[in-house]
Amino acid sequence: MNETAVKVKELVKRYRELLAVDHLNLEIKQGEIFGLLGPNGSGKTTTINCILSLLSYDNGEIEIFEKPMKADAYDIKAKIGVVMQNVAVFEELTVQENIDYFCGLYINDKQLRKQYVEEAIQFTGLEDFRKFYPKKLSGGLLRRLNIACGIAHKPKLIILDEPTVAVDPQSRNRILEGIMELNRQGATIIYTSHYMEEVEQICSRIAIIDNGKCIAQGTAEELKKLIKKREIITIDILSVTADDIEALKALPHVYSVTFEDSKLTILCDGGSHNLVRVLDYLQGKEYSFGHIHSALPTLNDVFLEITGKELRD
Ligand SMILES: Nc1ncnc2c1ncn2[C@@H]1O[C@H](COP(=O)(O)OP(=O)(O)OP(=O)(O)O)[C@@H](O)[C@H]1O
Repeated sequence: MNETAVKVKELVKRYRELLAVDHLNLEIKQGEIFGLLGPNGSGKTTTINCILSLLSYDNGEIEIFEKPMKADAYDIKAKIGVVMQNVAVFEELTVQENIDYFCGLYINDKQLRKQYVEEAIQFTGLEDFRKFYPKKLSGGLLRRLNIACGIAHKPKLIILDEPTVAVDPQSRNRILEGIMELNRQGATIIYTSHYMEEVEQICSRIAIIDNGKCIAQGTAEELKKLIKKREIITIDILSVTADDIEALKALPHVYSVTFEDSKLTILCDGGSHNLVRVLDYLQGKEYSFGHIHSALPTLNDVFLEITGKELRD
């Protein structure tokens, strides 16, 4: 079993009367890409700030690399790279100087620092922009600079808080691929996002956060097994009768049938060949239909079934 990179036990954080983090427990193993997935305001950034000891908290314990994390635990902090939601770079320094500054907070050796800065520039694809000042960079390039500043000192644990918000698709893909590469090179990653597709694409395990609580934790596959919905069949069809709906509901594994705006939606709780049985029924009735779609549940379905709300805004 891998060593634990981060352990959060019964974390509670209040902002006056607002309970932002509510008895949160997390255990992140070394080598994981761990996703904190939750809607805006669910408590992800607050949790990250508590993990980093940037914020005091009301209850709980936090360990990083199996040692208690405190505000003055500089030996632990040197092993962490942070990429915060808001880009935090110096306007009066160039791309290269910014990366050098942040790397220099941890790496004293001049030669090694030079090498690390160059590697960070190449890793984030900023070679052509090294002499640029931040205000000349596009949003996506600024994000990449923010990441370069956070990772140049080769931390063992990298925490990224919504690094892809408001970036173009090209930069987004580059950022996601970069995160996976950092993980292949040995870093443990904590990644917060409200984009379920991203989290599902890159994370080995995911904690779903809502109202400061962890409502479910596991691999995407494990999370999807927590809910009843296993297959969603949708069929474009002009009309069906109430009897058809009852007959479809009686098919094995079907637990919900709805018809709205010429779309028949059938939810199944497992089994196989559900689509074939549905189509057999409709063909037997000589209905003609258009587009047919069978989909597996998404993390939004998991969120919806557990909380009764949409994860998407
Ligand atoms: N400094 C603060 N003072 C008071 N309330 C705060 C403060 N920071 C955050 N909050 C509140 O705490 C709750 C959790 O916020 P937090 O920023 O941790 O959520 P989040 O999941 O990271 O959301 P987002 O993706 O929007 O950053 C929200 O209700 C937010 O309004």
